[in-house]
Amino acid sequence: MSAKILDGRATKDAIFEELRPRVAELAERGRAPGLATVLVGDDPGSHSYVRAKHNDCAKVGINSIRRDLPASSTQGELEAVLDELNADPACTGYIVQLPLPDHLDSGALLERIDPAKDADGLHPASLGKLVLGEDGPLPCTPNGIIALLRRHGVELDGAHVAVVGRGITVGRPMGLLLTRRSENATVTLCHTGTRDLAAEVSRADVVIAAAGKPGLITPEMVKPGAAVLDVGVTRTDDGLSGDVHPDVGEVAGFISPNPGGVGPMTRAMLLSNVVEAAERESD
Ligand SMILES: NC(=O)C1=CN([C@@H]2O[C@H](COP(=O)(O)OP(=O)(O)OC[C@H]3O[C@@H](n4cnc5c(N)ncnc54)[C@H](OP(=O)(O)O)[C@@H]3O)[C@@H](O)[C@H]2O)C=CC1
Ligand SMILES: Nc1nc(=O)c2c([nH]1)NC[C@@H]1CN(c3ccc(C(=O)N[C@@H](CCC(=O)O)C(=O)O)cc3)C=[N+]21
Ligand SMILES: [Mg+2]
Repeated sequence: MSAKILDGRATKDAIFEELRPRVAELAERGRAPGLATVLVGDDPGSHSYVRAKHNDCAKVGINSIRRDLPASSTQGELEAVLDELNADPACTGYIVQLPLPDHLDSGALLERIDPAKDADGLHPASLGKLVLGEDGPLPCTPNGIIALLRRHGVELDGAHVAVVGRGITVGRPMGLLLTRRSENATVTLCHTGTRDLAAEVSRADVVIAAAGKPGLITPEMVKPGAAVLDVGVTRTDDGLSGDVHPDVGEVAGFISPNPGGVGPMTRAMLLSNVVEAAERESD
C-alpha cells in the first residue's frame, strides 16, 4: 500500500474536540443542543449507526433523545412523533434514519421535519438553500468528505472530481458542494447511464465512489496519485464491503479506508449541524 490514509476516525475525534467547548458555551447560555433520532424497524445496520450517533453525542456533551418504533408503524404514527419533536424545545435537531419500511412515504416524512431542526441537511428547504448558496445545514456525508480532504491537504481548486452515484444522500449533493466557488472543483457526476465509467474515473484527481457496488472502482481505472474516497457500504455474508477494490491503495495517492473513513466523518458533520443550528437559534 503506497497511498496515504484519509483517517476518518482521527479527524472525527479532532472535530469532536472543537465542538465540545461550543456545546458547553451553548449549555451555559441555556441553549443546550439536543439531537433526536427516529428509527423504524429492526435493520441491524440502522441500529448500529443510531447507537454510534448516541455514543458520539455523549462524547461531545450533546443531549440525545431516541424514538425507536416498530416496523409496523403507520404513516400517522410517524407523523405524530415528528410533530412532537418539532414542538419539543429539548430537541434542537433530529434525523429520521433511512431507509424506512416500504409502506411509509419517506419523502412526505422528511418534509414534515421543521427545517430549523433538520440535522441531516436533507430537507427540501435545506437542499434548496444549498442550490441557492444560502446558509443552512449541509448534507452530512458530502460535507464530511470535503472536511476529510481539506484536513489532509488535498487540493480541490481546479481539480477534476469524478463522483460515482447520483443518490440524494451522497452523489447529487456532493456535486453541488464541490462546484461552489469555495471548492472550485470541476465535477463529472456518473451513474448507471454513464457510457464509459473507466474513462471518466481515469481523468479524475479525486474519485468519490458512492454507488453501493462492491469493488466497482478497480486499480486500472484510477490515475496514479489520485485521492479515492470509498463511500459505498454493502452488507454481505462475509461482512461490510466498500465500492473500492482493495488494490486501489497501490495506485492512489490518498485513500479513505472503509470502515474508518467517510462513515465517522458523516457522524462528525451531523453533530456539527446540530451545534451550528443551536448557535444560529441563539444569536
Ligand atoms: N459511509 C457513509 O457515511 C454513508 C454511506 N452510504 C452508502 O453510499 C452508497 C450510496 O448511497 P445513496 O446515494 O443513498 O444510494 P442510492 O442507491 O440512492 O444511489 C446509488 C447511485 O449509484 C449509481 N450506481 C449504481 N451502480 C452503478 C454503476 N455500476 N456505475 C455507476 N453508477 C452506479 C446509481 O445510479 P442510477 O441513479 O442510474 O441508478 C445511483 O445513482 C450506499 O452504498 C450507501 O450505503 C450512504 C450514506 C452515508
Ligand atoms: N437519515 C439518515 N441520515 C444518514 O446519514 C444515513 C441514513 N439516514 N441512513 C443510512 C446512511 C448510512 N450512514 C452511515 C453513517 C455512519 C457510518 C459509520 O460510522 N460507519 C463506520 C462503521 C460503523 C459500523 O461498523 O457499524 C465506519 O465507516 O467506520 C456509516 C454509514 C448514514 N446514513
Ligand atoms: Mg467509512
